[in-house]
Amino acid sequence: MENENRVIVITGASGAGKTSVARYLRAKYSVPRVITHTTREPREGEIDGVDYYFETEDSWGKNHFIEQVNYSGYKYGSSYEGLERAWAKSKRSNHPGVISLVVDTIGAITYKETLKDQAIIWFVTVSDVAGLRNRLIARGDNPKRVVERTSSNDFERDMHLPEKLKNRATVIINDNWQLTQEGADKFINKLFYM
Ligand SMILES: Nc1ncnc2c1ncn2[C@@H]1O[C@H](COP(=O)(O)OP(=O)(O)OP(=O)(O)O)[C@@H](O)[C@H]1O
Ligand SMILES: Nc1nc2c(ncn2[C@@H]2O[C@H](COP(=O)(O)O)[C@@H](O)[C@H]2O)c(=O)[nH]1
Repeated sequence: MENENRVIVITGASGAGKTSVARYLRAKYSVPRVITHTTREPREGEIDGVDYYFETEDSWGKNHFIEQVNYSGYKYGSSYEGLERAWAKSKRSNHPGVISLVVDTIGAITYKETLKDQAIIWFVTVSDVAGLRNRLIARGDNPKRVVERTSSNDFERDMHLPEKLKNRATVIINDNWQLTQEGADKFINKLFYM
């Protein structure tokens, strides 16, 4: 990876709005997102190769992972292949050299430690967990699974900015989508134009 390249690592709890922020960056600033891999089943409307690379236990090992975690009983990981594809898209965009990646906080710490200053960390959170649960149910997630997931240790861990990311992460409190977009605009403008 060339030194001027940057990865915006968007992290936080499930349902906090990480993917929404990544989609916003792609739509408004043509920042491509790294597609990561998982062994979980696709949710309704999710497409292989767009939302995730959906893997089986057998196909999982064919990828070359930079990092991988177990989350809520499934494997998730970001691969060198996925990053290369995002870099290739980035080269054709208005702002070459900037890509985004959505991971849990364990993945974000790995990126911080591996890529050093090339990793720009955005921690997305909300003030109200009940509201977050409602968002997940409105997204179409199974209500029983939403309760299980938002009661899990993984979720509880990702609701708080980890010690290792303090002084390094930009915190986005995604209670209001309009304000979140304005915050993202501010950080992106700093990155692109200053
Ligand atoms: N500020 C907001 N106000 C209302 N709804 C929101 C807001 N931000 C995101 N949402 C909605 O909340 C749901 C969860 O958001 P999103 O999928 O971006 O979260 P996530 O952190 O990527 O979750 P996961 O890690 O589980 O994939 C989506 O349906 C999204 O449209
Ligand atoms: N460390 C990594 N975490 C990842 C990766 N891809 C996704 N995720 C995170 O997993 C949870 C659950 O995602 P969901 O889509 O099933 O709700 C969430 O926090 C994702 O950000 C990855 O490659 N590495």
